[in-house]
Amino acid sequence: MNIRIALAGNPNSGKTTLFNALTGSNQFVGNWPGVTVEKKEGKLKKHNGVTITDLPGIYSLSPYTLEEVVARNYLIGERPDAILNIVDGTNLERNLYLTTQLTELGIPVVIAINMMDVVRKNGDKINTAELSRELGCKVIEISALKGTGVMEAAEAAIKAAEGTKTVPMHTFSGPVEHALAHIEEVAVHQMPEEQQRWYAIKIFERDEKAMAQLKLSADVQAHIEEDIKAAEKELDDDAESIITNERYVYIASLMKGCYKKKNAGKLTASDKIDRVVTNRWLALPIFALVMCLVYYVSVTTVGSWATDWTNDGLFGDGWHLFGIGSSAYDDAINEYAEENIWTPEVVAEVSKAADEGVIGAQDVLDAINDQDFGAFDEAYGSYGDSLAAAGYDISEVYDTAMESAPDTSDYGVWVPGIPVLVENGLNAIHSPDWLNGLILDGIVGGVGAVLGFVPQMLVLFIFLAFLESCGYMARIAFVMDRIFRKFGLSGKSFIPMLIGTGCGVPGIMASRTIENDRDRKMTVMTTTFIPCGAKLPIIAMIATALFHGAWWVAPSAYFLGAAAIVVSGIMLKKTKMFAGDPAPFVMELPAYHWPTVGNILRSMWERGWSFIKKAGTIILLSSIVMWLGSVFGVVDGKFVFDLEMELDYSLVGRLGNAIKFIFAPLGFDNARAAIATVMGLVAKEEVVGVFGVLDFVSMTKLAGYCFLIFNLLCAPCFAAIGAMKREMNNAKWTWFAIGYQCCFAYAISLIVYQLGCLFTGHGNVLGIIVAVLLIGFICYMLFRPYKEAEHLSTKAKALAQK
Ligand SMILES: Nc1nc2c(ncn2[C@@H]2O[C@H](COP(=O)(O)OP(=O)(O)OP(=O)(O)O)[C@@H](O)[C@H]2O)c(=O)[nH]1
Ligand SMILES: [Mg+2]
Repeated sequence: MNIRIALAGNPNSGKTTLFNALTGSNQFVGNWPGVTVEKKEGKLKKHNGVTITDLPGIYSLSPYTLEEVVARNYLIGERPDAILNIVDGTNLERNLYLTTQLTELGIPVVIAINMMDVVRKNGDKINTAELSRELGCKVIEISALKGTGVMEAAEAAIKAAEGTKTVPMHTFSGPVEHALAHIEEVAVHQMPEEQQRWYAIKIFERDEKAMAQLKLSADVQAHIEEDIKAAEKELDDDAESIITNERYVYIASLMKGCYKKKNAGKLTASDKIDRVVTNRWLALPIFALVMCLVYYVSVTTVGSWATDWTNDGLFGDGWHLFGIGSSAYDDAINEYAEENIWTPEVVAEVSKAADEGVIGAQDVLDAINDQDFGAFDEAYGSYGDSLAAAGYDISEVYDTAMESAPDTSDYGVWVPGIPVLVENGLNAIHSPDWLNGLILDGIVGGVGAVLGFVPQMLVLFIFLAFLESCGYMARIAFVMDRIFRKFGLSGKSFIPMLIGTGCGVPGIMASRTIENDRDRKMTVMTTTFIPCGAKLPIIAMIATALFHGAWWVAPSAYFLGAAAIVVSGIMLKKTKMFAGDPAPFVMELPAYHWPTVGNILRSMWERGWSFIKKAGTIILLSSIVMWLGSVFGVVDGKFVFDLEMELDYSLVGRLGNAIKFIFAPLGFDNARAAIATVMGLVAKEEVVGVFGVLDFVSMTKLAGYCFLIFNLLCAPCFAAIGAMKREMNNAKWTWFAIGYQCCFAYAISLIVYQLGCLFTGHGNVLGIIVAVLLIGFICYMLFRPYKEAEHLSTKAKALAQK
């Protein structure tokens, strides 16, 4: 037995939620139309040989966009054994439009009325028995989210698949039926009987795809055209509208008999919330506030506590079990440092270095002034070398003092971190030095640096899952559409960007819902400007290492990405390649839903897990390559292996030094940053992985921020580039997109760095000239008129005058 059941229904009716419930999968669910853009297959739980297919949502069987074509082609081309039609019970009337079409396909149909939990809560009543009788197929009430009735629905579909085909109960008006009968006879009588009616209706509507598929002879076509014309004349409308209207009239009559609304005409809670969050003036500030909060919490507060623990504890020296003893130890070590490390001489040295502007000296001094040994130790770790190089070497005092410093294990149960455990293990088996280096510095260092940021990502993903599934993100697309439209852009371009906040690959794929080819290409090109989950570690690293975890760094990265999309959109739209009216954007606002905790956690885990998997594969591999590159090198013309290799001699360092000139105008002309940027193409997390392996580098705040800007905006990782290539389906366009992204990133970083230098008094004349020229060029691109749009509006005027 092998039964194929397809889930078909309007966008956002809950197909994927049901699919996940039935198959135990973890497909992405979001509260806006157009989440699923590909068909997905799964096996029905507890049943052998039953395959369930989740399809993109469709409003009708006349598709406009790519993902709708996927659904139609599956239903018509592959003819599943049964269709489980998911109908949104809170939106019955519109959803039934598709139902009337599905029942005509000659495939067994079972209707699952979803969101019954909401329907019941609203106090509305659906008469399923009557509906079932009228439509000629079984109707079952379910709640995919709560899991009620889902198995019954699947079992009903299985039973229907084994039984007879659904016969459409609806008949069109006399003239249409007359024409249909003729068409069936002359054009489709060779088809299986159950399919004839659907094809006849499609031919009547003059559906090009169906006509092309049937390859009708000119003779037959002329005959059919006569029939259609006769019906059109009699009903005084064009054929397609006749069919549409009659369907709606039929559905209205169905609704009268089957549906009772309790609070007709009253404002629902959703409407009330929307009055505020989509308000003309408040919408954007509210969105900005929400995103600030999301990034602030995930990068700066909760996220950074969790990340500190993973970075310093789990992938660091270790931690006190349950935190017991931590504060006693802190007091003891601070007191000890006060007496033994921060001696008046050391403080004087560091102060002098800080006055002289030695990189990092101020950070070390701040930690001393705060009497915070933890911060001091970290700052010293990062900048000790930079201080020593400038002639302020405090390592002797530090090293001697640390020999008899208080021991963490005296203050509580000390759990050693993974590197410590691994090191002990390696020492116990007397492993050779090179293996120690490979495992500790290469693998644990590189992979650990990336894994350390997973908690932060998880916190971000919880927020995203909530915003997506409650319905707020759909509002943002709606609000953005209002603004974008002024610039000739479509709000639909914004949905991929919202999804891209999790990962760029599904974000790019989400562009399929845009029907206009030019707009779709433009969206594919710009979606990855938004910082994805993998860029979060870069943001967090720069924010903590260079800005003391300032609250604004992370939100600024997000808004920078959003601004890059808007600016690029406007600039590109004014070129010949992308000119033209924006794709229409008609999206009904989905009702707000309280997502279940389980769903949010599942979505968080699904996304988080893919990062952990990446850490175990791509990141692991590239960490090993990076380590090899850093221990092999060329010294005095000879190829050597040395665990203590100086970076400048190593292969990585030499490569970095060879290409760093490219980044000099952006402020980060050092080998590590250059290498990190290149490795970012493999996976964006690798940027922090490289610093994990090669140790953090001293950069000024300005250079660090420009490094961040460049890495956020330049070409995405290979996975996302692959997705771009698939969606563009054209190598030339893909290269153009990559080129554009890199040039744009370069220009923006250069402008910020050069102007930043000007304001801090280190300006360089050539750099400033280039920056000003670039600004001029961007402004010109932004403010020059839309050629095509003007042309169109004159046409519109001419029409109006007529
Ligand atoms: N209250 C309630 N919400 C539901 C139910 N089923 C689904 N939802 C919510 O409805 C929204 C849409 O669910 P999806 O499963 O993504 O819908 P879909 O039909 O796959 O949508 P597309 O892929 O865009 O066509 C999500 O926010 C779900 O949590 C239900 O039975 N009750
Ligand atoms: Mg879906």
